[in-house]
Amino acid sequence: MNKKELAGVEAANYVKDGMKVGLGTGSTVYYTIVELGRRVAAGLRIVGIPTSAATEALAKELHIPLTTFQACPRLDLTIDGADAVTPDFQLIKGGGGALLREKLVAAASDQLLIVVDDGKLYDSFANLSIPIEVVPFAWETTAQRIANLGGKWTLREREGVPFVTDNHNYILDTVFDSVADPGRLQDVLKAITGVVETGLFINMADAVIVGRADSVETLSRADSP
Ligand SMILES: O=C(CO)[C@H](O)[C@H](O)COP(=O)(O)O
Repeated sequence: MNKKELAGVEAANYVKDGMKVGLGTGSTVYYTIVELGRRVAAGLRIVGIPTSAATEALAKELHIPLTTFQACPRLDLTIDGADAVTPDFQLIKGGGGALLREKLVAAASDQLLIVVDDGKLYDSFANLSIPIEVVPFAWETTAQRIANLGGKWTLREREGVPFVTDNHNYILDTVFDSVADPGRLQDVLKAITGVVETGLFINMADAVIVGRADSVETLSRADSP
C-alpha cells in the first residue's frame, strides 16, 4: 500500500456500526471511502454526508447510504484529508476546492479525523498556499484587501478559466511570508466582505493519521502536550 492508502484504510477502523459519518474529499480519504464501501457491502451500517459533488458520486457508486442535515443535524465522525498539518493540529485544507462544505461538515461532527501522508507535516503555514473561497462578484476588490494584509494571491484556474467551487464561488490561493498566529489570520480574513471561507481549519482536528513509507501513525490531540 502507498502512504495515502495506509492512512486512508486505517481511518476506516474508526467507523463503527450505526455511525453518521462525514465523508471528506481528496485522494487520501478516497481510500477510506473505498474501504467503507467494502465494509458496507459486508454488512456495516452507516450513513454518510459527502463534502463535495465528487465524493457524493463516489459514495453512490459504492452504495454507501447517504443522508442530509435535515434528517441528521449532527454527525459522529468526519474523516477528511488535508494539505498541511502543524504539530498543534492546525490544518490547511481546500487543495481540492471543497473547503466550504468540508468545514461545514466538520463543524457538525463530534470528531474530525484527518488522513495524510507524511509529506503534509509542516512546522508553520508560512509560504504555504492557503485557499480562500470568495464571492465571484467584485472578487478583484476582495483580492485587493487580502493583498493589503500581505497575502500574495493567485486566482485558481482550470483550463484557462476561473475554477468554480461546488458553491459557485472562486478560490484565491494565497501565500503569506509569515503566519505567526493562524487563528488570528483566519479571523482577519473572515472579516473581509467577499470572503466566504478560508482553508484554515483552526482547533478542529481531533486526530491525524499519518501514512509513512512502511507504517501508519495516529496522532491524537488529546495526547499532545
Ligand atoms: O481539502 C481538500 C479538498 O478540498 C483535501 O482534503 C486536501 O486537498 C487533501 O487532498 P489529498 O488527500 O488529495 O492530498
